[in-house]
Amino acid sequence: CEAGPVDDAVDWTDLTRPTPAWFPAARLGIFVHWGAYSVPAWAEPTGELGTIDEATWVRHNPYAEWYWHTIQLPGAPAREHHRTVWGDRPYDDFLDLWKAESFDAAAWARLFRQAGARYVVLVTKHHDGIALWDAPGTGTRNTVHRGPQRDLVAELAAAVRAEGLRFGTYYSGGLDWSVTGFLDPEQPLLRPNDAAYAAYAAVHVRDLVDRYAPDVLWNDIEWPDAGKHRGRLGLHELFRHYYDAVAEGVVNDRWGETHWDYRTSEYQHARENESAAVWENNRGIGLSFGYNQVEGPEHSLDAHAAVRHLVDVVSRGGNLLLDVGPTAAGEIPELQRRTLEGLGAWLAANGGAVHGAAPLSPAVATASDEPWVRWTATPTTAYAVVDAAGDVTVRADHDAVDWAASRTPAGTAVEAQPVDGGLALRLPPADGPAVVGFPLAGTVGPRA
Ligand SMILES: C[C@@H]1N[C@H](CNC(=O)c2cc3ccccc3o2)[C@@H](O)[C@H](O)[C@@H]1O
Repeated sequence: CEAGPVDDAVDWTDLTRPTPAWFPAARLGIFVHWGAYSVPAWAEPTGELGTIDEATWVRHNPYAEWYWHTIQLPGAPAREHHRTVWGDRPYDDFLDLWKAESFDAAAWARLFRQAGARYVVLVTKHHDGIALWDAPGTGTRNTVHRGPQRDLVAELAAAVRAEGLRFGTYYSGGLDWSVTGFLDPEQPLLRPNDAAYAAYAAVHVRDLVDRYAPDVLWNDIEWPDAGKHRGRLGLHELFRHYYDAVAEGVVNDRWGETHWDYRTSEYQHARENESAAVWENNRGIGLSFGYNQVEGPEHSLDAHAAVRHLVDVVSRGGNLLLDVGPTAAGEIPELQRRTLEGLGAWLAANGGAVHGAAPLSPAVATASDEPWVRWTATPTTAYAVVDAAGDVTVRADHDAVDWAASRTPAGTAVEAQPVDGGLALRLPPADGPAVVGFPLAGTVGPRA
C-alpha cells in the first residue's frame, strides 16, 4: 500500500498537535468488520498479513471481507466455492440477504466493555462500497434502504457510548469496487484517485463527522490523490473540520503522506511503524476481519494468546485494535466471544498493568522470552507480566524498584529476592500470565 504523490503546496504540519491522552491510555480497542460479505462468510485461512507473499495472498486471500474481489480471480478456490454454493448470484444479492435479525447493539457494547476495551471502531463502508448508514450518493446501496434497513452506525455509536466507551469510524477511502469495478484483479491495490471519487469520499467522511462525531477517524489503504489538497472538499479542510468538531478526535496514518495522529501496523505488516511514539496494531481474532465460517480454533487467538499479544504491544508503547467479525444475523461467533470474555477476565484482575500503562525504561528491565516476561509501567509502578508460575527469575535493575514491596494487582504480596542481575520471584498459580507490581524507587519510570 505505497503512498501516492502529495500536493507539495499543502502544508500539513499546521494540523500537528499533541495526541489526545485518552488514546494511548486506552490501550485496547475493538474493531468491527460487518457487511454484506458476512453473508457468504468464506475465505481460505491462509495466514497472517505480512507472512504470505503477494501472489499467494491475492488468490488465497484469508480476509473474508475481500470475498467480492477474490471470486473475480480465475483459479481462486473462493470463486469455485461461490459457483458451487451461490451459482451465478451477483454480490449485491448479499446486501438483501443480510438481515441482522439478531443484532443487539447494547449486548455488543456490553461484551466489548467487559472485554476491557476503551474504544470501538466500526467499519462504515468497506471496499465493496456498501454503507452502514444513509451515506450521501449511495442511493439505496446501504443498510438503511436494503438488507437490515437500519442505520447500524447510529445504533452502535449510541450503545457503545452508553457503556462509557469511545466510538470511531473506519472508512475505506482507498478502495471502492462499486466505483471502480475491478480495474485489474491481479493488482488489488489499484486505487481510484480522480477528483470525482475524492469528492464522493470527502462528502462521506464529512457526513460521518457531522452525524456521529467519531472519536477515531480510521481511513484504510489511502486517501485518493486528487483529494489531498486545501480546497473545500480537500483532505486538509476535512481534518480541520474534524478537529473543530471533535476536539479529542484522532486520525490514523492511512491517508497517504499527509497527516496522522498515530501510526498503524496490521498483523505482521508494517511493523516498522511500531517504533512511533503512538501506534496501534490491528488484527482479527482469527486470520480474517470479516466473519469466516471456515476458521477454527487453530486459526484463532484464544484468551491466553490474546493477553500475551496485548501485553507485548503495550510493553512496546502501542494499542491493540482487536477485530470481531459478527455473523450476518448479528451474533458474535462463539470462538471470538470466548476470547473476548477470557481477555476481559484477565484484564479485570490485571488491567492496571495495561490501561494507562506505558513502556518501562529499558534501564530498569527488558523483555525476555524464556521465561516470557514483558514490562510495563505507570509513573509510580513497574509491572512484570510473567507467563510462568512458581519460582521464576526475571532480569531487572533491582535497585530501581522496591522489590520488597512487590505485589500482584490484587494486592497479594509476592516473594522477591534480588539475585545477580535481577529478581527471583515466587509466583502464585494464575489463570494466564501473572502480574507483579514493583513500586518504582526514585525517578526512573516509563519512557516518555
Ligand atoms: C483492517 C484491514 N485493512 C486492510 C487494508 N490494509 C491496508 O491497506 C494497510 C495495512 C497497512 C499497514 C500500515 C500502513 C498502511 C497500511 O495499509 C483491508 O484490506 C482489510 O479488509 C481490513 O479492512
